[in-house]
Amino acid sequence: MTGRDPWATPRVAGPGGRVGPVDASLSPRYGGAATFARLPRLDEIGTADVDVAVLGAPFDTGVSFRPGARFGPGHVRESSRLLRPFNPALGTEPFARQQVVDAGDLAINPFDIDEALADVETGARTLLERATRLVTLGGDHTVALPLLRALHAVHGPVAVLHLDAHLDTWDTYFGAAYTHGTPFRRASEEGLLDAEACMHLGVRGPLYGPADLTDDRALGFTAVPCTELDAVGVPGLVERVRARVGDRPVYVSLDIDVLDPAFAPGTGTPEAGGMTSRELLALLRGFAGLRLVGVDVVEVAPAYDHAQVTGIAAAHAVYELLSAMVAG
Ligand SMILES: N=C(N)NCCCC(=O)O
Ligand SMILES: [Zn+2]
Ligand SMILES: [Zn+2]
Repeated sequence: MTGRDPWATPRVAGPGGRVGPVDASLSPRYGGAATFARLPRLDEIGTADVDVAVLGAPFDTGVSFRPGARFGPGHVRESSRLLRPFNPALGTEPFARQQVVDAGDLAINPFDIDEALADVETGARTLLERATRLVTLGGDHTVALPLLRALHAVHGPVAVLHLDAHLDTWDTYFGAAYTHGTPFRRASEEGLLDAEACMHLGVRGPLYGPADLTDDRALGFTAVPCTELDAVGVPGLVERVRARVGDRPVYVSLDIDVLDPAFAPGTGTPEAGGMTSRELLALLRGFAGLRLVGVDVVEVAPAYDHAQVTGIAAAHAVYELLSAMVAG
């Protein structure tokens, strides 16, 4: 007998009593319920301070094409099992330098979008009473609006770094104002955004007409389309981002379809000619040192994924953003 307790799930301890992920050298990473990166649930850390809460927003009733993003949060958690404590690319330990927990999933009304928006905003507001920052796993991009509403109550207008193949500043679909194609127009109309500092990164593909671009600029966004990525390069893109947002509070809204369909097939509105996952992760590392007040990673639709390709890309994007919050 080894004397080892096979039911034990010891965790990697962090400084100051921080509770880290389950220790994969003692409890195989493919076992046990999947919280994000096998981090502790909120109810496992007592009254300790929470620097970052990861939460799921399972909702896809706002989509205009393929559904399925309601299964995104669970898929990204399952795809995060291989994440390890030390990030060599940024020289930091994202789970030791800050207390990160998995707060579980919001119960969002799938049948009534107005109620769904209220569910997400209420859930985010109450969680912000406990956690300094939220990292939200979507769900479709509709959820970005209530998350920005909740954040506005704490930080005022924020600079949005919107990584997406799509502008998502359209007005209505079939007369509906709240969809996954309209969150940032609504947010701009509601005064939630810093109109001098918002950016789209990675936009591409066919539009409904040239007015889409002129309307977008009028809402306070500048855009770096994917067609400029090779010329500008990731370092150049990081420079433009840092120059635009400065030391403002920054919200990162990452639609996984900013990646090329080769790197993120598991999504609802894929567009050819996107970023590689290597480019995306390098870009996110470039956000180290920015005043990141919140993040979402949305539009992961596992039904169209294979071998967790999209889930792994999303999990690593969250990992790099968590690392950027404490790097340097
Ligand atoms: N995937 C997001 N967030 N938006 C897609 C909008 C697609 C369209 O208007 O055709
Ligand atoms: Zn998109
Ligand atoms: Zn989007």
